[in-house]
Amino acid sequence: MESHTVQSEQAATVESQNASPNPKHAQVSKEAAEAAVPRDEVLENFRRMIVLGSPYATGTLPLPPSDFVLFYTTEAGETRSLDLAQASVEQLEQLADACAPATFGRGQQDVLDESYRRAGKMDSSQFTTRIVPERTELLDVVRDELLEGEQSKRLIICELYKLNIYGENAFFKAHIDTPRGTNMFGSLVVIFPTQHEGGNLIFRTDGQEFNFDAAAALKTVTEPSIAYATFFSDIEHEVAVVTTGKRVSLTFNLYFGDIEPGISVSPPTATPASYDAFCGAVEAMLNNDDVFPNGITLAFPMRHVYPVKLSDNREYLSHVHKILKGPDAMVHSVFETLGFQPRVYMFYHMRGFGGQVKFFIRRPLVFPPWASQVEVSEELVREWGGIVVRGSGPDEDRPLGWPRSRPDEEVYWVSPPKIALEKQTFLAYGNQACMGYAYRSLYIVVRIGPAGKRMEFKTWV
Ligand SMILES: O=C(O)CCC(=O)C(=O)O
Ligand SMILES: [Fe+2]
Repeated sequence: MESHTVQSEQAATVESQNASPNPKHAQVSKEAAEAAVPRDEVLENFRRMIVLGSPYATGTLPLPPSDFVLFYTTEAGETRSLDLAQASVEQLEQLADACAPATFGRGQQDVLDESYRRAGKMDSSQFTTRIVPERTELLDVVRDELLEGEQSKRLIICELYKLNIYGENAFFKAHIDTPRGTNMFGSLVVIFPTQHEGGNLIFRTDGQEFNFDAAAALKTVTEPSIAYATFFSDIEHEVAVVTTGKRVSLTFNLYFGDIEPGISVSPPTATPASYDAFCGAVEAMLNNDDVFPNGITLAFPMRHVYPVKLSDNREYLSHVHKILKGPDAMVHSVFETLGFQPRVYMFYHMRGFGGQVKFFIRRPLVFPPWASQVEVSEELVREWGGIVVRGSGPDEDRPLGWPRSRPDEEVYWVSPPKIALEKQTFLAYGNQACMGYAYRSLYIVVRIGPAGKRMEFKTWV
């Protein structure tokens, strides 16, 4: 078998595919040309409907006085306590002294780099708090404001992770939270009302920024309260510089508790409004014989990234449909409800040995440690249930070992494929290295049959 260089799941060049500039595709594009106007309209319509709901929720919440009491042990084995609703400067100094400098994950390694993260941290084994999100309204916030539709009724496991303390000039630059399991979907941060200024939590999605000034929010409340932020862990966030005082926070990891094999989960659905609109648009497309008269394979780049276990395993992506978030859940759910077979795939664009090939598969290509190349063939891709995508290159522009055994499939990107996660440098930074799990950019692919026989094509064969 020939080996080739794989350009990972990158896809920037794939955009040109829809334009089909190659004259060899002329005969293929004849019907495409006929249906060109409605097709573009349909895809544009879909694009407009697949919007990111708010991937974070923030606010303040009053809690009983005892919930502000923190017990912790020092390195010398001494046990101390303080009331974080009225902590003195000295008490906060002592707490900071009992913390270790916070490291963070760069790739699969934990590093200390104070130009990226300057804060103190304490592991959950070293302190106790009475705050149990399941016993407060915090979990309702996660359910009602972060999750949508059916998802909000699912079993959620909330795991206390760390205590962080930020003194003057401390911060944590832009990062995403490292997945600690294939079922982890979110993070919850609780900020105590200790005297401090700055340390805003800043979220960025889709080029938009949201700035949560927890310190200011806490000053507006009369009862002892905490500030909170809950968000999908793959959303970029940072803690801005603390200008005065000490900011103390707790972090929790949020998992779906029901994705283990054997537990049946109703597929996630989205908010009725966006769901109904998108469902209506898909139905209109199916009922219009002039749109995609010969059927179509649609690829939806997902708006979120998802945790996978780093192994070459046939079950590699089988959990993902159970942890889809927001708009991704909506796309999957609408097609599934209508009787189609949406499937989650990875996408590869491989170049090398005289050509290039693009394909979807449901398991990762594993690079042998001794080479930057990987062995894969068309046969293997098909055996794994993959889809070889019609490329932008001519027929001859095909890598060795990739004879065309059957026609490649024309795939339409509903929106441009995402730039590979691995290429976005800030995303290489997690809040702590975690061996074995990583986020991946993934795609929902669905095959739609020709007019009159829309349900005929199965995505998974
Ligand atoms: O302390 C905070 O507000 C959040 C810190 C954070 O983002 C993290 O620990 O991953
Ligand atoms: Fe974080």
